[in-house]
Formats: sequence, C-alpha cells, structure tokens
Amino acid sequence: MQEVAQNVEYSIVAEGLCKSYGAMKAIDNVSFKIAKGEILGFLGPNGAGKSTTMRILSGLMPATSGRAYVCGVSVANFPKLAQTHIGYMPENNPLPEDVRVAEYLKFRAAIKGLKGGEIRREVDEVMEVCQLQRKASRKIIGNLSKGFKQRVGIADALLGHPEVIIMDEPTIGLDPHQIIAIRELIDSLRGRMSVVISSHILPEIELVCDRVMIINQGMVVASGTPENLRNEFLPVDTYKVSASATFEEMKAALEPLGFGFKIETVAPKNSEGFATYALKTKKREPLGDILIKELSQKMKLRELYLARPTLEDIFMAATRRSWEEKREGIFGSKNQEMAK
Ligand SMILES: Nc1ncnc2c1ncn2[C@@H]1O[C@H](COP(=O)(O)OP(=O)(O)OP(=O)(O)O)[C@@H](O)[C@H]1O
Repeated sequence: MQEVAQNVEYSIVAEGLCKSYGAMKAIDNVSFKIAKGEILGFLGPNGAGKSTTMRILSGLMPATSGRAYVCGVSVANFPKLAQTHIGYMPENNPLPEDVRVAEYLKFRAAIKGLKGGEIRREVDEVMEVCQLQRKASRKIIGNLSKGFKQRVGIADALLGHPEVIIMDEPTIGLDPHQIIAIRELIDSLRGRMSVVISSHILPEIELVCDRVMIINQGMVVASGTPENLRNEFLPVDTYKVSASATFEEMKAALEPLGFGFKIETVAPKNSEGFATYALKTKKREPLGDILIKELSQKMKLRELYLARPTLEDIFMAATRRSWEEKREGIFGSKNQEMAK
C-alpha cells in the first residue's frame, strides 16, 4: 500500500525532475523545496524550462523522470488529489470571451468539485480578494482590460482554497498601474498560501518574493533570498560618485584609504567639470561616510551613493556563470545541491 502523504512539511518538493520533448531535454534534474507560506520567484530566460516545471507540478504533464509532491501528495501517483492542493494560472490564460465574470467563476468552482452554497461563498470571496465585485463581476470577460482578465485568472486559481498557487507570468503585457495592482494582490496572499510566480519583470519579483530561484537551460543555477544571491554572485560593493576630479586625481585620493578600490569611468567630465566614476571594492562594510569625508577634502562632490546590484544584475551574473560553467564542463554537478 502506497503512502499518500510524504514530505508534508513542504508545500512543494521536486526531486530530480527531468522532461524531454523527443530528443530535446527541457528540464534536467531539477530539485527544489518550497516552504509553507513562502512566496517564490521563479526566473529564467525564454525557453529555460519554467512553464515545463510548473506544468509538471500542476499535474498537467508527466515528468520523464523524477518525483514531485504537492503538500506531501505525489503528483504522479495521486494527480487528482494533488490538484486539490494547487491553483494554477497558466501563461496566456485562455478565458472564454463571451461569459460574465461571476458566471465563469461559478462554472470553474463547480468543475473543481465545490457544491451549492459553497460555490457562491467561494466565488464571492475570491472576487473580493481580486477586486472583481459589483460592476466587474457582471462584465463579459471579452470586454475586460488585460489587467482585469489576469485578475479573473488569479481568482480562478484561488477557488477551493488551495495551499499552493502557481502563476506563470501573471504580469505579462500589463501597464505599470496594472502591474502594481497585481503585485498588491499577490502581496495580499502572503501568509495564506505558498505562491510560485514566474516573471520577466524582475523588480516586481524582488518586491514581492521571499526567495528567488533561477533556472537556465533546464537546470537550477541559483536559489536564495535576493540578498544571499547578491553575496554569492556579485560580492562587490559599488559606489557611484560624481566629482570634480580626473581619473588620476580620483585614484590618488582613494589609494591612501586602502580599500582596494577599482575605478571605472561611467561618464567623463561634463561641461560643469564633473565626472562620474564607479568605485568597486570587495570590502562589504559601509564606506560612504569615510568616502564623503576624505574625498570632499580633495575635490568637489556632487553625488555619492552605494549602488546596490538589482535582481536583474544578479540574474545576468547567474545565467552568465552557468553558461561559462557549461562551456568548461563543470555545470550540472552543482545542480542537485543548488535549490535545497
Ligand atoms: N510541447 C513542446 N514540444 C516541444 N518542445 C517544447 C514543448 N514545450 C516546450 N518546449 C521546449 O522546451 C524548452 C523549455 O520550454 P518552457 O516553455 O518550459 O520554457 P520557459 O522557461 O517557460 O520559457 P518562456 O519564458 O519563453 O515561457 C524550450 O526549448 C521549448 O521550446
């Protein structure tokens, strides 16, 4: 007799997932765990294997090998039961154009096995969470803006109170206002369920996610909080300074401080006599005050700040490193340990 639930302390456990489409390996030995209540950003360049992984977790497609568990339930062995724990919003979510929002959600609730009064209660609840009440609930889906259509997709995924919700590109094609609205909606789910979001809009991911996992060419290449990943992939602090100094003057002013600064010219002197430099150091301690004190004695300063690497910088560094490691034949051996 097979145990129904294993690894129950995690919302999702993926162990060595592989998927091939014919001869093409879309994902290769992907392993990771998602804690209960965690919001995970799932990043990767086009074709990296994000949708493939999400579809396997959602029970829509079998893995070629490996195991996936949702709330302890094996997706391969008990797909219907696993699906009751997960709400999935696919990329380019296809919605019927000629149905009203509330009617569509009632229909979806019935398909998910909800009954009678439960349907009404749950549909009202998800419409409230996604701000689709009143006028919006009576609108024909085909007449909604893209942002509101995305909300309908999220409301659908929330029906049935799943413990895990997976969203594939929830903000794709939205304008900045709509992106903020969807971010706030995702933020409002914090603590209620585990959330996996794939997105290309990296600042959004950084704002809303507890942890980030980066996949490249079908393999996990990085996993951690944005802060951990900054330390791992870009362990250098960069100060941007705009000053009335030539490169040589800047070099001479920094040398006695002994922090091993490497100087790069960002912009040469402008008509007002100010040049901009990037000062890079491996010293990871706050140096802003010392720099202001010392440099201002030798030159005029217009601006000086610590330029923190963005998630986009981390993403570029992580994917670049995996390409380099692949070229040298050492990539893949690290893949297993990466996302634990
Ligand atoms: N049904 C399929 N048949 C054959 N190849 C496929 C199929 N689905 C995906 N692929 C290929 O598998 C690889 C991974 O695709 P996947 O859609 O999982 O990537 P992704 O990271 O979601 O990309 P994107 O960000 O562009 O959506 C790609 O090379 C893709 O062309």
